Amino acid sequence: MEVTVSELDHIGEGAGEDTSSRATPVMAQFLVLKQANPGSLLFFRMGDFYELFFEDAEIAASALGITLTKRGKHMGEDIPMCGVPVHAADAYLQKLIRMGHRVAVCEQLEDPAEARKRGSKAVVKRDVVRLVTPGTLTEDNLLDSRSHNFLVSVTRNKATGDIAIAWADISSGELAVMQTSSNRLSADLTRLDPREIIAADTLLAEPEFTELLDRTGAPLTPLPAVKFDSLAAERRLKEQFDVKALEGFGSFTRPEISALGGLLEYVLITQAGKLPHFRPPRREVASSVLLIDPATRANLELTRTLGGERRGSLLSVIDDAITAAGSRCIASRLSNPLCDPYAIANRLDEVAHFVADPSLREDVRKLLARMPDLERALGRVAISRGGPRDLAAVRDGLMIAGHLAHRLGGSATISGLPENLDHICETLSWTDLDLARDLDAALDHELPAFARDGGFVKQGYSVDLDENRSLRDETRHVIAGLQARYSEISGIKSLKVKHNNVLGYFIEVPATSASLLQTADKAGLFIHRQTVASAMRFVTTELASLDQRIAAAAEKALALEQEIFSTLCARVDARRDLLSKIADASARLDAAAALAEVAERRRYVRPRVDGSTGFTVRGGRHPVVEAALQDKAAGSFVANDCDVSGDARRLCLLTGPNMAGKSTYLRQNALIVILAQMGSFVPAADAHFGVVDRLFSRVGAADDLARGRSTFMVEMVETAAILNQATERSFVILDEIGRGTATYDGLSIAWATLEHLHGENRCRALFATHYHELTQLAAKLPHLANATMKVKEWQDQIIFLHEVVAGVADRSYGIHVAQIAGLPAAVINRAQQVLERLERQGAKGPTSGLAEDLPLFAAAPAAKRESAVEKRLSGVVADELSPRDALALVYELKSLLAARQPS
Ligand SMILES: Nc1ncnc2c1ncn2[C@@H]1O[C@H](COP(=O)(O)OP(=O)(O)OP(=O)(O)O)[C@@H](O)[C@H]1O
Repeated sequence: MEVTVSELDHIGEGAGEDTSSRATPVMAQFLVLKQANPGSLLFFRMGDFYELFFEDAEIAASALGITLTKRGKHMGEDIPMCGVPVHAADAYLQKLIRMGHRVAVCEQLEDPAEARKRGSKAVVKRDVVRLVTPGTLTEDNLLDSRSHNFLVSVTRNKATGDIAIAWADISSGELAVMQTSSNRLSADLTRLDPREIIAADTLLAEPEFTELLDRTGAPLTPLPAVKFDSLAAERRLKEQFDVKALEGFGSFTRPEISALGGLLEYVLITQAGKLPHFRPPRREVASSVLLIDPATRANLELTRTLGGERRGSLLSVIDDAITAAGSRCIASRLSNPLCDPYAIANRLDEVAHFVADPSLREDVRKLLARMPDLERALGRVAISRGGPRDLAAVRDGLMIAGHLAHRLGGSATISGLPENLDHICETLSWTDLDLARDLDAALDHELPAFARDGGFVKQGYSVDLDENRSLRDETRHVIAGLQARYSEISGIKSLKVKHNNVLGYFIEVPATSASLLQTADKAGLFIHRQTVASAMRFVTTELASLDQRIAAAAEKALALEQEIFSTLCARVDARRDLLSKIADASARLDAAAALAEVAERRRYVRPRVDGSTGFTVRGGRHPVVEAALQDKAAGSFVANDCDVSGDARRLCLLTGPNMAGKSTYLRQNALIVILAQMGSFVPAADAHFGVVDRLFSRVGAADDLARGRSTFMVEMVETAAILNQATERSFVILDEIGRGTATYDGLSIAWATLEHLHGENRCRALFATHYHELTQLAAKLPHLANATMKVKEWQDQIIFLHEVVAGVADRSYGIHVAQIAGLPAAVINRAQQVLERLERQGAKGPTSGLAEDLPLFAAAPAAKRESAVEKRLSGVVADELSPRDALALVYELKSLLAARQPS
């Protein structure tokens, strides 16, 4: 694309001079667009470059490491400027988006020749065609193919305080919404792992609320509150999905509708008025997913490690999907395990089917290897950002869907396919092979990325196109012939026929031989047009007419190709519902076959998840530690049982030396819960447990200094969350509670926590500690069992057997571990002396007979006799009370008090 010379000169006030304080027409155009897109870097198209000016240029130059220059002056000041070539713009965009910037892309909307017709100083029409923000990407090279790219919208109803979140992946068309509350908002957001969050500016003005959202690390984008108006949102949703009532999709609450509406509004703004294809909104019910708070999610390293890497996470071990969409499906299931035993069993049936039939699995996976990323291709076609390769993706997707349906259907035994697979198979069998064949007939073998330059329609598809193409191409041969002829006539060997936009086709000869064309007999044929540095240029009437024919044929061919492209895109768009269902079905199929592959390779078994409160795992293993040991051929993982069934010994107190494997054991059982409830087989010989509603952990040791919290404070905040929220259905793992403070403070807190979990929360819990004193509690608390890690002492060495057995550890062997870690011998010897002294004192010191002596424990039975007022109060979550509820509660408490006092 070219840019007019006059425009370049007039960015500032001519090159370098300051002739006026008025903005030039181009600069005025820039300033208007800049003002209309606040908060975004403006990529201003100038010919083959996107140029940035003023502060944008300074920011971009330093972010991208490109040269900052200046171009002209504005209001007497130099205009800072930098630019990126259009053909390489994606890489720069990606970098800027990763750094949290937003970019407004402004294009030239007409050919500069058009502008010239309006006068030599006329400015080319330009407008912002799109805002590129982290949550609204569609291009493959800007997206991570293996993870979702969620844009999340958050709303809160001022009157009721109800919060709703809506989320969408515009690259795949997924759209969902749910109602949540302030105390689970963080957990819900973390599981979605948003790339960008939008909310009303009024809401983001509340520091407490912003802090909650900030924890996700995603950039926050404020929108005017009116964009979330629920009535307008309802209208927009009905319009978008072409329905009279939204009830058909679920009974949405007001905040949910407003969250969805705000989200669509924002997408519309960023896509400059063109809404991508969205599937109808799916309403998620809060209780349908296993809630995992952000700290637990991070500490269990589900989708990435604490260091932020995918490698080493649970996902990296279980994701053996063939397609990117299959990987996204596994990642999403891992982040959102289910709570309904029936739905879990259905998913497990899919996996079991593929485990039982390895040849089906192999065939399906081979077919999936040829399955393109249909979801994302479709997403681009829907917003007119697709290219020929996206159409090819649709063609291949439709073909493969047919093969998959055929192979799956043929595998059904007498009892048929399991419910989910049957559904997948049915969806895939709806594939539109006519469309696939038509696309195949039209598309060439080698396809360019963009439709704009043509060259993607197969020879033989359109007679008209073929004719114009051969005219265009044959004339090229004619030109070559003409060049030879002119060269012969003139006797100039170096004569060339060339082309440029100004002269069209022309003859160029070295200035020294030009006289040969200007002799009397040749002057009629060769018409002089231009003299350049060392050459002269001529045209002939023959060349001029050819030029026109070639240009016309090439233009016609391109126009025909564009027409074919648009027709095919429209046909694809008309089938988008089907295509998006096929994309979804093949992603689920891939996930099921991949989980089966992992199950077989890693010897996982099908878990049983039911409505009980039991928890029995036999021969459980830690999936990631086991995989790491295998990779390094560093010995085998020692499998361990775990039995914390609700009505029996639902609490396990685990003591044992450092490095013996306590943390590993705690985590592996939590991971088994997550894997089972996401619908995967689990690393165990057998696993059977009652569905878990919420998973808690207190295992990390990181501080959160940014939020003014020390390590111990973080530990206590997390413990408080567990004690306040865990139910009988929850599963809790606690690792070394209280270690961050003075010994007796820590011990007392651990002690009281254990009692509370036992008597109040009544959840299933694993509790690892170095406070051996706590083991005395087993004698008093009927649902608490002691377990320990077995070690062997041999020739002054400790051998960790990593085996969990019933009983109590006698020592921590901390000094031994310190020695292995390389502490200086002098320190080790001294520590040994101090330990011996302390142990001698301790035998008659304050810790003996602790169970009887400790006031805290003495207070425990009293806790069972808590008053009605205390009982009522302990169940109250103050943050959830409205002023009216609080007043009613005070009256209620007064009456409870009055009822207790003797009249
Ligand atoms: N069951 C097992 N089989 C094989 N190796 C194991 C097993 N459990 C743990 N390990 C190995 O032992 C190492 C230490 O385990 P872990 O961190 O769980 O110990 P710990 O008892 O929690 O230690 P500390 O009390 O010092 O925190 C792990 O990194 C792992 O490699």
